[in-house]
Amino acid sequence: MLSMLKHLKPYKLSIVFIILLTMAGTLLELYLPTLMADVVDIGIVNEDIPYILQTGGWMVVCAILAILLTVLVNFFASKVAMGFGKDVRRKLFVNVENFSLQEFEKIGPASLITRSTNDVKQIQDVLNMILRMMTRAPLMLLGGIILAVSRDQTLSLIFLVALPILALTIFLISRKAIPLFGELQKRTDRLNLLLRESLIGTRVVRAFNRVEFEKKRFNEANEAFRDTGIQVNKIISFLFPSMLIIMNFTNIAIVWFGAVRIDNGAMQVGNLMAFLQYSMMILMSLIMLSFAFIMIPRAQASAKRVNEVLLIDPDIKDPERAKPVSDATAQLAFQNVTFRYAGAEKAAVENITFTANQGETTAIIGSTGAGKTTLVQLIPRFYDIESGSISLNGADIRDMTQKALRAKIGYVPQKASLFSGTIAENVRFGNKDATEEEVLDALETAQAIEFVKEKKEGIHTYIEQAGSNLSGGQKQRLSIARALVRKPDVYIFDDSFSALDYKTDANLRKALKRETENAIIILVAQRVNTVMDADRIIVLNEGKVAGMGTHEELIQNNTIYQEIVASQKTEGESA
Ligand SMILES: Nc1ncnc2c1ncn2[C@@H]1O[C@H](COP(=O)(O)OP(=O)(O)OP(=O)(O)O)[C@@H](O)[C@H]1O
Repeated sequence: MLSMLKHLKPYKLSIVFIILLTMAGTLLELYLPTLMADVVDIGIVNEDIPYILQTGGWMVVCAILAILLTVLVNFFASKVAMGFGKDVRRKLFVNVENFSLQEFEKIGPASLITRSTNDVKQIQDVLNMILRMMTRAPLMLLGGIILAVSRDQTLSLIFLVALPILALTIFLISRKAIPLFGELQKRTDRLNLLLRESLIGTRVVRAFNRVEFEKKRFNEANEAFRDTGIQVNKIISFLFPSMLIIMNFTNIAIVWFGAVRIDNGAMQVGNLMAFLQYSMMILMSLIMLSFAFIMIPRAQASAKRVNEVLLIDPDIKDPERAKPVSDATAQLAFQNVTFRYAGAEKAAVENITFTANQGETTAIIGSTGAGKTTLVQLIPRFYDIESGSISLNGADIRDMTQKALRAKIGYVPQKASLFSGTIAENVRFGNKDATEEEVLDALETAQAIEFVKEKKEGIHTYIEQAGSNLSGGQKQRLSIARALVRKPDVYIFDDSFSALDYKTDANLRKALKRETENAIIILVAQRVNTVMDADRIIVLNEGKVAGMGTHEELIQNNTIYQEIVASQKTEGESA
């Protein structure tokens, strides 16, 4: 939680202001019982009406001022807490954006969402409470004790009994509640995870009649969340009544012993009334502190989770002295490249060496899990390699900034991913400055122009969330257009033609050839048809290169390639 304080730097001045305002307000509140005692012991006892009116008037002024100050403190505290929440959410977002895919997968999207929303809100709420109470509660406690003791030392001995009982109650309750707070956040994570999974996979869930199963799974998580919530609230709900009981018994004791002392002439009525109010203030400030004592660990559980994300130092960083990417002839070279996912025993790709030159198409083929996607994801540095080197236009990709490197790449992922917005906006995601003509050109090459034109609003047609109003093949073609409009040096098509029919696939490759004459094309595919015209086909098997050459060469001398061709022939798909 303490480490969260550094995010409060921009609000230093407001916090000082809050402290000063709270001090002034609390001092006024502490002054009120003294004025009241004077009204009773001096004004009423001497029947001095002008004194009563004057002192009573001061009481009204002090009370109004104290209320105004409290309103101001609450306003500033909320402003600081909200600003803090906004800043932390922004920092989280920026850091996550810089994560390598490895770091992103370590925490997972569901937990990242909970941490950026729910966890930040927990900290924000507690901060709001702390800002309002951090000066008020200790000052009121100290002032209350000093003023109560100065009113009557003997009667103050009651606190020697009441305060330890109160402290013990707070300790016992918080000891039970605190461990449950971390649990509650974990259960929120689980709820988010299940919600996310079943919403994204809703078609699969329905098609496989798994609705009941999903409902059951969600209900279990939902009930677990509710049960922990109830458990926490049950414990916390004991806190306030216990405090009230202790407070009321303390008051009874004060009135009882105070009455005896008044009887003995050792105390005045007004004094006892003021003493009672100070005692209330002391106990109330302790209740405030106890709430803070209980709420802070809750925020601490959230702060730990938020810090875990903030403190991840992205392992893929730009070099201090980055080299510009040469605009000379495009060339992509892999030299003995090996990469392994975190925690994996086996390398996902091993000892890969090849060079792709401008104007060449390099296709990668292999069975599922062979490492094709992994290999192409190393080019934009989504992951850093374990050994070897990857160079673009003569320079190691780790020597250039990620921005400069990625500006040279047009990446079309295996699963088309679109954003809510128009078709044109989605294509311009690849190049925000693209003219309407360039957008239309890219759509034409990507074989998307026909279906876009069929839409009433053409390129201004709105795409729903994640492209839910488009077919799989349409989404793929739009994401190809998005890469094309970038006019990069290297195109990466990760199995991007899989959702296209054979005719569209062939037309697309023909159009691409014209459009990408000066670029390097890296093409991952499962179909022999798609790869057979490539200048170089890499046959990948269990992460290793099992063969490299043209279609004709491989069909002559590579058994794995021959098997792939044969298997597709039996399916009637072969060239
Ligand atoms: N994010 C990941 N974390 C850990 N292991 C992974 C991850 N992604 C892939 N793998 C593993 O790495 C290996 C290669 O996976 P990859 O996705 O590169 O295969 P692929 O050839 O592209 O398969 P497909 O044709 O099915 O897409 C597989 O064994 C897979 O289980």
